[in-house]
Amino acid sequence: MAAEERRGMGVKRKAIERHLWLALSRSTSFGPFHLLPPHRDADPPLHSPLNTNSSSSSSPSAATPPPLEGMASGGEAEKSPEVVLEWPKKDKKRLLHAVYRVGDLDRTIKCYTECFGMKLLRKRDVPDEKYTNAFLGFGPEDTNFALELTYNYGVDKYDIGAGFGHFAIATEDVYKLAEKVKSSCCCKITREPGPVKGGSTVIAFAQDPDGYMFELIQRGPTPEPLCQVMLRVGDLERSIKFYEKALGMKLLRKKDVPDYKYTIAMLGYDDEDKTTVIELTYNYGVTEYSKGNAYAQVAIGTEDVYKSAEAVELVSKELGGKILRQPGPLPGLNTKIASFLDPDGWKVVLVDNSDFLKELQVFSGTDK
Ligand SMILES: C[C@@H](O)C(=O)SC[C@H](NC(=O)CC[C@H](N)C(=O)O)C(=O)NCC(=O)O
Ligand SMILES: [Zn+2]
Repeated sequence: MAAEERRGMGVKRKAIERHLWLALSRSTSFGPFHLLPPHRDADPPLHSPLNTNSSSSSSPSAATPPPLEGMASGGEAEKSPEVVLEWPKKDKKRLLHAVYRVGDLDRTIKCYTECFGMKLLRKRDVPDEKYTNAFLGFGPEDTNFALELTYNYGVDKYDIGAGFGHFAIATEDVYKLAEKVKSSCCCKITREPGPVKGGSTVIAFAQDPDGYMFELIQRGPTPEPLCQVMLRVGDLERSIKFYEKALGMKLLRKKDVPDYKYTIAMLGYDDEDKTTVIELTYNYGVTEYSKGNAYAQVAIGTEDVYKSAEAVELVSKELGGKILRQPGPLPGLNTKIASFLDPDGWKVVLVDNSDFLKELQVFSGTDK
């Protein structure tokens, strides 16, 4: 292909990408788009009354989405709860990424790449909406979990709140990684390497420039070093039941540590040493936590957002939580998503697996 033609193709692709990013960030009729920080979630400054980490339900203003597949829409037989709850057990879900806000994107990118060895996977500026995204992780997004950072122009700090716990990085030598962090990067070691209190696993803690905590965990080789998202919850049994029934997660491990008055549960879609898990922490007697406006949500891939949203809706009636954004295609991109709050108010965005992979093709190789 002649150079002229190649240039033309490049220009065309850039124009398509720009259109898609703008379409996504402009649509105000739906909740957060999982790849783009919901510009409504890419919040104005902390003090702004517009700071809407709202849980108000929002449905697409575009054509009314089809009734949830199998849901009664006048005259159709209601699906039995058994049928609805069969779906999460059959679905092929995957933890895709966690979305959160930072005060200086390049500082965090430098930190995560130099300290932890992450790769910058994608970066994209959306000047019309005054924010920039960057995706980092240890492998490509079609197989590995990613951290989706959001920088809102002019906002240099956020409130992380008390509910967000940590991300975790598995490493074969915590001592060595901690030394590297101390000597060569802008994170700081807040807990020296050593056996975890009440256990034997060697851990350390590092804190990034925005205050996010990274647990460094000693483990053997793993295909997914970015191994945990830890969130604090007010009722561990309720949460375990919710994540099992509504999202088909497996309870991989549960550990009570009475000497330190806490219990943790690891939930996910594969073994702990192979994939990213959600670590839920219950501190005895603590039923609620502030959530701040820094951490936004986790995105989970699914084979069918309609069926998955049905299951979430049903389980939420029993255990709490609520649908924020009914399932349906995003205007302009046709990626099917849904979003909801879990019983503790932690936000989750469900994303159609095949749509997500198509998007990665469109956005792959964007500016880094
Ligand atoms: C299993 C591993 O991934 C952990 O995260 S356990 C680490 C341990 N967790 C807690 O103490 C949870 C309760 C705590 N009050 C909280 O809310 O975070 C931990 O942080 N240990 C500290 C240590 O120095 O060992
Ligand atoms: Zn942990």
